[in-house]
Amino acid sequence: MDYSQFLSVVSAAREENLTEVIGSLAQKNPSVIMISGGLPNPNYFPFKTASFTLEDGTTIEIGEALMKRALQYSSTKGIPEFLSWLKDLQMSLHNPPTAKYSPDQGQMEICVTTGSQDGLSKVFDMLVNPGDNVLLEDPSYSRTLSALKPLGCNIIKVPTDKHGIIPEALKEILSRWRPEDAKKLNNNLPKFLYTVPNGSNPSGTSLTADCKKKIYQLARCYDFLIIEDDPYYFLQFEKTKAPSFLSMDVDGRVIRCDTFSKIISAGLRLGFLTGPKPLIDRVILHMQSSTIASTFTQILMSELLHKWGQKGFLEHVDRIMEFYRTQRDAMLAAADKWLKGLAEWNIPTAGMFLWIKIKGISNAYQMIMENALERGVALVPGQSFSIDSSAPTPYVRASYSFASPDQMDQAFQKLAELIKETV
Ligand SMILES: Cc1ncc(COP(=O)(O)O)c(CNc2cc3ccccc3n(O)c2=O)c1O
Repeated sequence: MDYSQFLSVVSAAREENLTEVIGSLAQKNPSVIMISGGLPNPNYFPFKTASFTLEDGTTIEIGEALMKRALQYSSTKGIPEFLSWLKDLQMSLHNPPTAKYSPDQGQMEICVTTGSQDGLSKVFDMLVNPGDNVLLEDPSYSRTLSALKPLGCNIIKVPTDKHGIIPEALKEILSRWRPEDAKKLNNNLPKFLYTVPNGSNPSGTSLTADCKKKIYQLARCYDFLIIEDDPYYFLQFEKTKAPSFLSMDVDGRVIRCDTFSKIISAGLRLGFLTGPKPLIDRVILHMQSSTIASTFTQILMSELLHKWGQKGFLEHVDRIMEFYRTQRDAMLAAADKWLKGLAEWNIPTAGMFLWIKIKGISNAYQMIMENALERGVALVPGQSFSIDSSAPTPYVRASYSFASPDQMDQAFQKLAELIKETV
């Protein structure tokens, strides 16, 4: 693939930072005398050791030598032991065809990000010029909309149903262009499709394998990238997981965003991008002059993951998934008890969210932003997830990740009272 056609003007202008080049060369030969980088002297770090107690009572120890590494600058793409663990995980879970490719063919590359939000914003910065056409599932994750809208691109809404993006609707949208246009320079074909394939935020939908295959074929035909933002991959409640776009990426056109926020910690701010090396390398260039993931949190996470091994990690995420399944079922029970006849919803098969359509009203904004909050219930109005945030919508997003079953029951009882008063 010709990746240069996808780069924004800003990304194409980015250059390798020399101190980074020298640092990585020196890392390969520890006997090198370092008088190049402005590294703080580790003998004067005030933190000497740390011990972390895990849920099973065992501990993770960070001794003096490891602490000196943890508090120091490190390679922008990520610390080596963490990257190799992540690569093994991606190979086991997705077995990307690109793992066997050469770098310029789109070889699978990984970089660590400060949460997947950081990764997403850098991917958008890498790809978007003002006026570019981009395809977004509708409704879409609110913070992606917040990141994309200021970049001045033309966001094209892709309709969804209870399974997510409707491939036939996407095909209809793309019929405005001819596939052969993709070969022309400066064509205005859409640059990418952004989707949350599992437990989508806000709608809770999950794409079937068949839909993903149809979407991927359309991406091949019209030559656009796929940004697979998948924070709820491990929160799929069905036993058989749908194959990821990364797993079917024979062209090297998928950029996958993973995060530890929903399965280990949101506060550690750790995610990672997996994608074609020519594109991931552009994100790394951006990171060299902006946010580099914390060495300390990478070391802490890497120590945990190496202690668990892949088997222990997957056992952990399965426990988390089972917890959110029971949370989902508690919220569905509360909805059945209080909202029947007043609202409509689909049963999420993954993730943390219930997407509720309130019946009898065209706009739920004031009900949610004023009346519900006054009664002590916090939900998110559907406008937050609309590409056109001024358009009225009867939808609201509820999250079952945090409240107890009893609190969910109370919340929906209050919401039911409010709907009856309003409608
Ligand atoms: C689809 C999709 N992609 C990326 C991310 C970002 O994950 P991270 O940067 O790796 O932590 C998310 C996190 N979603 C949310 C975050 C959040 C943070 C504070 C307050 C509220 C929040 N609500 O409501 C959210 O949905 C997500 O749902």
